[in-house]
Amino acid sequence: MSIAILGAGAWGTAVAIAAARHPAQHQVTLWVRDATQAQHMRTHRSNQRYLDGVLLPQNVHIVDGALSDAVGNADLVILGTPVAALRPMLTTLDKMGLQVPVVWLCKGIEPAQASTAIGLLPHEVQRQAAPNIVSGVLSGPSFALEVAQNLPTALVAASEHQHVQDMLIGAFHGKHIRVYGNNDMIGVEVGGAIKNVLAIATGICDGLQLGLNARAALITRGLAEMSRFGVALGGQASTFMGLSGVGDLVLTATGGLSRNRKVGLLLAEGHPLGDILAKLGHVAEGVYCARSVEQRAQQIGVEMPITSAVVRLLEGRTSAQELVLQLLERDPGSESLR
Ligand SMILES: NC(=O)c1ccc[n+]([C@@H]2O[C@H](COP(=O)([O-])OP(=O)(O)OC[C@H]3O[C@@H](n4cnc5c(N)ncnc54)[C@H](O)[C@@H]3O)[C@@H](O)[C@H]2O)c1
Ligand SMILES: O=P(O)(O)OC[C@H](O)CO
Repeated sequence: MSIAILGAGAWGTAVAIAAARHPAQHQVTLWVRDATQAQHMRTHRSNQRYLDGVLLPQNVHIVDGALSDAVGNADLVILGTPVAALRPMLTTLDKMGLQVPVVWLCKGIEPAQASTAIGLLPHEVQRQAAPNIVSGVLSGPSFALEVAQNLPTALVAASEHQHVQDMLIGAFHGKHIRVYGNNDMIGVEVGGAIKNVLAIATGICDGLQLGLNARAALITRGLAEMSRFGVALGGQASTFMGLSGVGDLVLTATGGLSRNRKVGLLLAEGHPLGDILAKLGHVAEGVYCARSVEQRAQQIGVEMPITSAVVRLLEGRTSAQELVLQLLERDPGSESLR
């Protein structure tokens, strides 16, 4: 298979490495936005900026410049950029009349645009911006560094089209990576977005040293919150019990490699959000989608107390300590998901 991956951040690069190492020896083109970074990657066969020390296989072809040069011969196009770049990338690909499937890796919700008024899930952005494109999403618990290091990982390939699921399985399923198919794009995308917000919350909880009981409670109630929201949007309840739901939530909320968790830990230490983001060096999608999630939840009448608390903290309307009190002082309620 010939696979074009557009965007060479940590995850786009790791996914390119995984595709290139696959026994089927796919031809992989990795599009790098920055020409200087692209030149460095060609010369040193490594992405010093994001995955320093991991070598790029020889069958990863690095390109910069026009997107059309990268996708020209591809059987499958994978978007490795953050949510913020999804709409412009899809619009460009649609205008090119692209005939092959496009799959995204981003986990978040697009902030409300002038034209939408409400934050959209990635597949909703695609329907608006690139209605002719056949699409899918690759998600699940997966730190880029571990995938690049060939450590065992399980992913979810979600699409309404069986042949897109099959292409993703053919591209990545192998000795190191298991890929499970799923037709619930809503559920998979909701899980990927909400777990980032919940990982910020868990980072705050751990940063304040509230203990393991509190962390378990937060993750469990966060999962209930994710499920309520996702089911109300049309996702399947079972998806939230799977890899892109509870799986990715547990990884991101507890794993030391998570950028979203790190944001929460540093907020708990009292660092200003601007300083944290300036030093992070990577995107932490939970910071950018928390408000959109809250707005959308309010619109559909779903209560999301943990998300709302994170939004108040990110917007400087509460402190980490007050946030904990606000959550603990809520009225008692039933444990059922609804
Ligand atoms: N890093 C991980 O372990 C991981 C794993 C799974 C999913 N994801 C998701 O993948 C997405 C990308 O994450 P990442 O870790 O690679 O981020 P990153 O911060 O490491 O890199 C982001 C890359 O996107 C590029 N970019 C930003 N805006 C762009 C634009 N408008 N056009 C083209 N390129 C643009 C940046 O130059 C950078 O190379 C996020 O949505 C993230 O949640 C990340
Ligand atoms: O580092 P994070 O918090 O963006 O999480 C990375 C991946 O999404 C984990 O699956």
